[in-house]
Amino acid sequence: MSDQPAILLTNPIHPDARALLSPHARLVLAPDTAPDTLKRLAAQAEGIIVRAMLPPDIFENAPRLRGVVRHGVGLDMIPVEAATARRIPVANVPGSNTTAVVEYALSAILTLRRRVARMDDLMRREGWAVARPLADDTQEIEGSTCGIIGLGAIGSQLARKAQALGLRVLGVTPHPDTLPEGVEAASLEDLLARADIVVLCCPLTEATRGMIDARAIARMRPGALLINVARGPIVDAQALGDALRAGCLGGAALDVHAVQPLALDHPLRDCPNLLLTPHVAGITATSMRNMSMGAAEQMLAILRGERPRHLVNPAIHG
Ligand SMILES: NC(=O)C1=CN([C@@H]2O[C@H](COP(=O)(O)OP(=O)(O)OC[C@H]3O[C@@H](n4cnc5c(N)ncnc54)[C@H](O)[C@@H]3O)[C@@H](O)[C@H]2O)C=CC1
Ligand SMILES: O=C(O)C(=O)COP(=O)(O)O
Repeated sequence: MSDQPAILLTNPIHPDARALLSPHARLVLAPDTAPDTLKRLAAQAEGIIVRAMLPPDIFENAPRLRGVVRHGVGLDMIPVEAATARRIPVANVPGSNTTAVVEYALSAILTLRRRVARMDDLMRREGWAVARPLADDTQEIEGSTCGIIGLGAIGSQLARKAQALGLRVLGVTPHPDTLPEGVEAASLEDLLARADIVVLCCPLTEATRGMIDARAIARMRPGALLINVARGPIVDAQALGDALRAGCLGGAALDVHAVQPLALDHPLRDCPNLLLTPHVAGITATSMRNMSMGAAEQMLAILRGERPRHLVNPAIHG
């Protein structure tokens, strides 16, 4: 075994970031992301680059750990308070995948509104004449109202691009004093009742867990779309499935799921008007490199004993 510090990668990272880290560290790719596997490997690691849910007690037996870096943005995958209590620095890479997520959200909205996926499927299975009439009652997005919940990096870029496409934008935010230009502040109830398209762009917190439950879905306009690019547990997936099957909503796109990977026999798999993707809204060739390089650079700073650029728990220095 080499003297180099071991960096645990919960999942693969971009080859350029591997090349940046390799002269300074031994990279250990987890064979799977089961809690016991991650805990066993964390016991030897000096750093962890995180792309999977870390178990809440992972730091209890991680005596060599000098820092944890999120590959991307969402910190719900790291027990940050437990890290802070042990003075372990935690960093993330804000902005690294913003454009990727925004473009995914726009593509999901357009795909659902124009029924592209449904027509593609029908045209292959049943042919031209069966698929073509579906277009007759599809809707353009220009002139519709888009409700965005969470106006951080993703939500505010989406607001700007949605406005450029002719959408009116409502926003739910804890900071109504710093709304992006042209966005009208709304309460959650008001937004759900007025938006034709609802997009979730907020983090998973105790306040947002279960926020889009059966009651919230019932408030949405008939035919409205729900796009979840945030985190699975924000939406009650069963209530959403029921609303789609009953034809109350026009459609939904779920990139993120309460339990990942989504089980092969999950009832949502045969739900109508639903786009399902495997947590990839934030991944493109460009953003993948951004996330990996941003994580690798900060991990190197930690190994050098420096403060990482995007430290999220500055209390460790207090
Ligand atoms: N599907 C995917 O691949 C990806 C998903 N995400 C998710 O999207 C989330 C947002 O990402 P960014 O915009 O980059 O983060 P950000 O930190 O820039 O923005 C989050 C915004 O949500 C707001 N917020 C917090 N609690 C809220 C609440 N209860 N109601 C409304 N707004 C609230 C915050 O004030 C902040 O402005 C991440 O936390 C992550 O969970 C992020 C990147 C990729
Ligand atoms: O940035 C985030 O929060 C994401 O969900 C995307 O990051 P990942 O692909 O999980 O490394």
